[in-house]
Amino acid sequence: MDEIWALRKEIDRIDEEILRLLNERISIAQRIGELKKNAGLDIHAPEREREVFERLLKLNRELYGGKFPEEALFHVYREVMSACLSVEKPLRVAYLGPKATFTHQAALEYFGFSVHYVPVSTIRDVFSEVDLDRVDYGVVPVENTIEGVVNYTLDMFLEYDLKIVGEVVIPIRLHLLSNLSNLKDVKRIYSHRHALAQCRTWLDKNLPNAQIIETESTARACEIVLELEDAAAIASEVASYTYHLGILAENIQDSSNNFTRFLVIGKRSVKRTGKDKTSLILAVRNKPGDLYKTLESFYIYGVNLTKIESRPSKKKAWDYVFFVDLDGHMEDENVKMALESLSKNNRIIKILGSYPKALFEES
Ligand SMILES: O=C(O)C(=O)C[C@]1(C(=O)O)C=C[C@@H](O)C=C1
Repeated sequence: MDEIWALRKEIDRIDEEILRLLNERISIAQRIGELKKNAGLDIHAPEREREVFERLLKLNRELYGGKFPEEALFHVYREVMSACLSVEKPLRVAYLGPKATFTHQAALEYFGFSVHYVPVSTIRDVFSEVDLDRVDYGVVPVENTIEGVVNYTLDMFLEYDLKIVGEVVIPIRLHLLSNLSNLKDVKRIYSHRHALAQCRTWLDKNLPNAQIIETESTARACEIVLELEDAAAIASEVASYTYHLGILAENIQDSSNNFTRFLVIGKRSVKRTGKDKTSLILAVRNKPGDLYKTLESFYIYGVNLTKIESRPSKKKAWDYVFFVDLDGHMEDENVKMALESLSKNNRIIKILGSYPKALFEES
């Protein structure tokens, strides 16, 4: 017992030191904020945040053998930088709501908790909020490893002149949420039909007799469950703390390969980090070999394409445009040359932006 108390004293001493350093850090961030404001620079600096994360994750591995878990270190620093940013400028971020959805989770992963979030009801609303400067950034889903591309998001890039400033990839993990402490007391299960479908195997095996009730969203399922004594909801981890519901069973989804990629949209370009992606929209004429010729520019300059997706141009029937993601930043020499050659041939409709690759890219 004495030893525990002695060790707790040690922890108290360390915490005081961490607290002192956190306060010192936030004061410095405040000074950087003022300098950036005077110079007319963007307050949010995603490329710098990426540098901070990567440096610390590397140091943690090299100096301490990764004793402090990587994901936890990421979250600690996500919140530290989110708080530092909030004293420089309170950010407003719109996302496809309602609250506690996976898009909300992606937004929190990208900006942390010290940001003012605005849940809106459609993907178009996210784009228009950013476009009208009612928020600084927006977060929208763009593709899922099981369901495929979110066409609506791609189409919005044809209508709005906004930039992609970042991406987040998150695993779609579903949990059984309830304030009950025993599985056998769960008589009713509420959730959105997609979430219910994704947990079919687990439900058949573990709760074969429970009544299944569909709701319009996983968030609504949580609200209902809060009022009931024999029910559970299937929803995300963010939903568990948003609605103060306990996690009765973790990771009950059938597939472990379920990831969604989200895009962060804004108005300005992001500086090079060395681990970037660029997205653009290309025009390809409806004649033999045209797609081949377009792609040749990437081949000539050694640019790796990570994705190519066609969508109707909406200008003419059977006329298509291509959404392309590639490895590298617009300022990288090979990307610059490929883009110059495409632009000479009038193939570029829009450059959607260069941005840091997702930090934890799992696909
Ligand atoms: O380096 C900066 O530009 C800062 O404002 C500091 C800081 C940080 O906390 O490290 C905060 C916000 C920015 O998005 C990036 C980094």
